[in-house]
Amino acid sequence: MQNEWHIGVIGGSGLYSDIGLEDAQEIAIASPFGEPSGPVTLGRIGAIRFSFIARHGAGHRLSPSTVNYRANIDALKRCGVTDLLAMSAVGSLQEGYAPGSFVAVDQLIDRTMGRASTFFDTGLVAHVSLADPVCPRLAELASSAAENAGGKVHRGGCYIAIEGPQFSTRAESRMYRQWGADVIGMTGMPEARLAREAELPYAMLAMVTDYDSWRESEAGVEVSDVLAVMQANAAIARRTLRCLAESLPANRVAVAADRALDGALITAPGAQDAAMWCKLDAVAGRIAARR
Ligand SMILES: CSC[C@H]1O[C@H](OP(=O)(O)O)[C@H](O)[C@@H]1O
Ligand SMILES: Nc1ncnc2[nH]cnc12
Repeated sequence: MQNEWHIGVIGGSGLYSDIGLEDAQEIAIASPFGEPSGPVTLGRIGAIRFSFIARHGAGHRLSPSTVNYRANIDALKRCGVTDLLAMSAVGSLQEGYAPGSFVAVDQLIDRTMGRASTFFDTGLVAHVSLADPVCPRLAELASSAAENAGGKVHRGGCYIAIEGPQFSTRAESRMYRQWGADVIGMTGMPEARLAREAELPYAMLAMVTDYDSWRESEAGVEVSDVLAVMQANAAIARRTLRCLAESLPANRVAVAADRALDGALITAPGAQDAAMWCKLDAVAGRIAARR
């Protein structure tokens, strides 16, 4: 039904399965954009439907550069997801955002390179607004849920997405602080861009796992630091989803991101490529129906 919630969850480093879904079923979803990271787990928490995908695949097989972000989002859209919550491990670029705390990201900077970062292409060109890449409603719901689950949450923070897979040099880390970034990761872009194009309200609940490399007196970040903090706090991440399910209003009222493609398509009808419309049946199905 139109006003029902269906929460998509993208699990990041340390969150690969077992997110506490009832009646869980793993389904392989075919996408015209290639292979998603793995099967989607569909289930529910109480009355709320959830669909989950592990961003890096089972066993953390995929690097941030080889995750097929388009296929993951297309697959979740095909499952009927209405809102998309991304969970990510991040380094902190601010003293006050300590490891173990969560940040409800509200802005992103993209320093990734060479990733497929749009669903639209020759024959169907669209320019969506990305000024406010995060859905404030979902971010607030996720923040409150994480607090109710026992987490310390910072509401708002700018996430810088680097290409990786190497962590940053100290000089880069200091520069990103000067740019106004608060947390750093390798996956928030192009994920947030693509969610907007797919008209999926997107929020990212980032778990701070380390202080990156800007603190002179400390050794740089290592993967073992990230995983240790993730493992210590994974239970909070899982409880957050239950608290979120319990706190959602009975009726889902529409938000701006649901209609992100309104007015975004610039290709003239006579210049449009029919094959592109077919490929975008899930992502742009709503506007295709009105064509
Ligand atoms: C395991 S450390 C670096 C790795 O962790 C983050 O992953 P995710 O955003 O999927 O939680 C970061 O972006 C890197 O991919
Ligand atoms: N310091 C860091 N840099 C990039 N990605 C990360 N993920 C977790 N910590 C990170």
